[in-house]
Amino acid sequence: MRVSGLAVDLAGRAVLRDVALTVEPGQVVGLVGPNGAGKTTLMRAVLGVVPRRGGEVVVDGRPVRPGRSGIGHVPQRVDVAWDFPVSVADMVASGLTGTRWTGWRPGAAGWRAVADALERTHVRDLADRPVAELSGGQRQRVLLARALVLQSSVLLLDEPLTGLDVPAQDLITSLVRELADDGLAVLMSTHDLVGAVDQCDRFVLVNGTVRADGPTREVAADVQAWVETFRTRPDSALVRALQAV
Ligand SMILES: Nc1ncnc2c1ncn2[C@@H]1O[C@H](COP(=O)(O)OP(=O)(O)OP(=O)(O)O)[C@@H](O)[C@H]1O
Repeated sequence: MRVSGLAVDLAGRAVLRDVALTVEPGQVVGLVGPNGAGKTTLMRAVLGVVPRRGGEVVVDGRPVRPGRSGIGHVPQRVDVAWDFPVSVADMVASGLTGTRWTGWRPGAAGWRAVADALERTHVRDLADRPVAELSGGQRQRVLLARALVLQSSVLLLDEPLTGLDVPAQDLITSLVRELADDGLAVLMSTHDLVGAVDQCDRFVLVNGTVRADGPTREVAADVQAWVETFRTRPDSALVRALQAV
């Protein structure tokens, strides 16, 4: 996936300007920045669910059409209506249309894609369970399955590790790595910056625009990049923790 010249205004304010980044197949790229930096907005603009003021998104050599991206996307878990009375399989199937609970039922090919996605995320045994009954870690795997049903070559993950305990985080991290090893291009936002040094192949530091982009350890060692992106001091706990990695 290649993003170039991406600009987004929200409520009359420039949130993103001239964003350029590339995620290659097989890579997990960590999208990193402080609260309000524009990470979620960047993903939503790539998907075309917020309007772009300018810029282009190219996947598999073709420009992505706003609103019909076909890109797999895992939203933040808090943004999902978990109390809605649907089964895991139905929630995963809703990824085929990108809309929620319209009553639409997939055909045989659709259900095969659902079964395959449940298998890849190791939640096939949960297929008939109501989503309301799931733990946080199970919910995250179901959202991953939902993102996989479209069989896109790109996966956008918005803070998939937030609020999970360490074993659940490890499970998601290894699943994400498996998916990248299968050839997906993965862009993942995270606030666990030290953990992300090992979880990701590259970091893209964002705050309104891209402030740094490179292999995780190279970027982790770039004190100036963290100071500028997080508007923090060179001796802050964040910068010291990254230097110690
Ligand atoms: N619907 C909206 N209308 C107006 N401004 C918005 C809207 N959504 C987000 N913003 C603003 O856009 C900026 C970027 O927000 P965004 O949620 O993309 O940041 P983020 O990097 O994902 O933050 P966090 O790490 O807290 O999730 C913020 O200043 C936010 O207030």
